[in-house]
Amino acid sequence: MTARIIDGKAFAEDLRGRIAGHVNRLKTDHQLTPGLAVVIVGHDPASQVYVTNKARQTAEVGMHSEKYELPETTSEAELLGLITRLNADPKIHGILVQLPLPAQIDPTRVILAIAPEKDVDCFTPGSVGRLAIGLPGPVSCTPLGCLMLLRNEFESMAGLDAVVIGRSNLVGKPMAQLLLRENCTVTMAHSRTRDLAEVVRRADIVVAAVGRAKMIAGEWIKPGATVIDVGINRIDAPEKGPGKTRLVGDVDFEGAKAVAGAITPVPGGVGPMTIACLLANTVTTASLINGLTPPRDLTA
Ligand SMILES: NC(=O)C1=CN([C@@H]2O[C@H](COP(=O)(O)OP(=O)(O)OC[C@H]3O[C@@H](n4cnc5c(N)ncnc54)[C@H](OP(=O)(O)O)[C@@H]3O)[C@@H](O)[C@H]2O)C=CC1
Ligand SMILES: Nc1nc(=O)c2c([nH]1)NC[C@@H]1CN(c3ccc(C(=O)N[C@@H](CCC(=O)O)C(=O)O)cc3)C=[N+]21
Ligand SMILES: [Mg+2]
Repeated sequence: MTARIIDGKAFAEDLRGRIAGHVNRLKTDHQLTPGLAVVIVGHDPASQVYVTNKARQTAEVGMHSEKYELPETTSEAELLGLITRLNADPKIHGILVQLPLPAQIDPTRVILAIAPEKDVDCFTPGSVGRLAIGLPGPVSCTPLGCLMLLRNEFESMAGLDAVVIGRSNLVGKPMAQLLLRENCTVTMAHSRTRDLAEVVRRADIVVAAVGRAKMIAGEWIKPGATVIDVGINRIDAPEKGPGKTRLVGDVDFEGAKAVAGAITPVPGGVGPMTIACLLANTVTTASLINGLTPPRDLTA
């Protein structure tokens, strides 16, 4: 068997088309241009990839966007100052602070400083709570993107065994919430999981969000399973020339492709969906801030 490749890039393009339509309507009917501020401190490689791809696509859907690239040595007070300014800025409806942050900055303090109504990453306690109890609002971008791809694969996910590898607040935890809402039987695996191979072997749906290149072996995958690879890892690619690198996921793609039913590639899978969902969340928050009902086709 060879897995069908899930084309996240094409799906995201389609989603961006719909987002552009909503942005246009907000502009013409309500004189409202959704605005997104992206803040990156230092130079985490996965964050760099994110920022580069985001800027272009934000402009493409007709949104206002601002990018703040701060040096690795930025203090917590400086970052909190910027967030306070963005919280008060009426042009900005979404604030994204890229994680990880340098060691001198406490990410919890930073997250709590973000105005909840501008929390497009779904990081603040109120947003996390709403997601957990099923109230409307922004949903974590990457899990939302994965969910959209999965819904496109399955008539229903009810009763399926889903394994999420990784338990970060950014990806793993909200992903598990969304799969639970789809009535999957959800297992969360992490660095202390005893026999990861065994856990993965029983899964009909595998979502890998670890941050370790190719760590999920093809032999672990149950034949016919659907594999969603969130990992973004930059590795050396001497075959492309001296000093060259390339992106790979957390799953051994070639190995898994031989057994899985469907699989997302890296690049071209979850990454583009994350960006499209970030834009969708900004439409959602811009709408809510202005007392408008957010478009239903952009959320979970
Ligand atoms: N494609 C996209 O759009 C996005 C991609 N990413 C990428 O996804 C990956 C994960 O991101 P993020 O969730 O922020 O990462 P974190 O580093 O915050 O979390 C990693 C998780 O993986 C677990 N883990 C680490 N080692 C192992 C192991 N050997 N076996 C099982 N579990 C392990 C950790 O367990 P423990 O909790 O026990 O430490 C932790 O829960 C990264 O590559 C990141 O770049 C992230 C966001 C969006
Ligand atoms: N607060 C916060 N929220 C995040 O959502 C967040 C973050 N911090 N920190 C960093 C990670 C990483 N991340 C990516 C998103 C898209 C691509 C992406 O566009 N990937 C393309 C890459 C294409 C290429 O350049 O080759 C793809 O996979 O096809 C990558 C990585 C979001 N993250
Ligand atoms: Mg991390």
